[in-house]
Amino acid sequence: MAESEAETPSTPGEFESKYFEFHGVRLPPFCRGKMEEIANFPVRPSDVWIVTYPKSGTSLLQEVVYLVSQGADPDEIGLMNIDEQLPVLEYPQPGLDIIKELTSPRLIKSHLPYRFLPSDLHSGDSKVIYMARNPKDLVVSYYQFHRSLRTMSYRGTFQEFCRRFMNDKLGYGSWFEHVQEFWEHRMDSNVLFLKYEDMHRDLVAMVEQLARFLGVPCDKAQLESLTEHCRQLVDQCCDAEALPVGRGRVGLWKDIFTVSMNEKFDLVYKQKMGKCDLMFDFYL
Ligand SMILES: Nc1ncnc2c1ncn2[C@@H]1O[C@H](COP(=O)(O)O)[C@@H](OP(=O)(O)O)[C@H]1O
Ligand SMILES: CCc1ccc(OS(=O)(=O)O)cc1
Repeated sequence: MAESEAETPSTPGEFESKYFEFHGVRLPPFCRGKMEEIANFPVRPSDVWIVTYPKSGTSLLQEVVYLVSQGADPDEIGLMNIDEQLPVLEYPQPGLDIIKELTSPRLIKSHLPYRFLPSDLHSGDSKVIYMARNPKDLVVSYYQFHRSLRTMSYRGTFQEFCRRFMNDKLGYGSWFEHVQEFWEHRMDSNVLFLKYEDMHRDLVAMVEQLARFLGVPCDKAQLESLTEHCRQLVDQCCDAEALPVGRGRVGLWKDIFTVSMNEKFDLVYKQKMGKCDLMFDFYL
């Protein structure tokens, strides 16, 4: 994670001032001044882009994509810090100039909404894998992230954070718009739309989809072996003995949301997603 500012406790006003608005979308400070360069960023046909709204299981997806595309050993992947291997387009480090020079095939990550991504991606010049996560687990995860982030040192309650989420007032803008915009592009030949919960529900189908999308030939035995390796990656997080509750599991929001918060959330969800046929598993 990019840590470009000094530690400052965040009152609501201070928290607001950390973001800036770009075409009506609230973006983190490290995106400032580079959105035009990002729009013009040269994309290669061999690139694979991983795009998510934050806290959608990006690191896990990276690991799985890395394993499927490179055939790497899951134990090795578990040992290396995959976040250090894959650059994030908009982060200050390593920065656009370095990413431009990376050797092919590049794996690049971004949390930016579809319309702010390099325009070459809109013309189908390279593969884009998007993953969405159910927003109730996501907002809990994003809250915990803000509480632990030195640059944000967020001090508000979960209730207040959840309200910001419902009002589209968090970094990277509206989750509702982010997922719906990608959902509209799910049939584009260069886009694969995945859901986090499917990694837990039907990993073999997801690995098969990924292998096909990435052009990795695999027979039934290879698919089984790949899936087994990917399962190890999924389990590495969710079954970590050191953690009090299984992180990353589907449905953890139920322990955090109050009944009234859940009712309010469902109303907002219906208002903002009502016309969209994208469905999520909120429990498994
Ligand atoms: N193998 C894995 N490695 C890292 N994160 C994983 C993971 N499996 C599940 N996750 C979950 O993915 C979420 C983080 O998403 P991102 O990588 O986009 O920041 C976390 O959710 P929780 O905070 O609900 O536990 C984390 O637990
Ligand atoms: C709060 C702003 C922010 C910063 C960085 C993020 O990315 S990641 O989740 O660490 O990959 C997301 C949000």
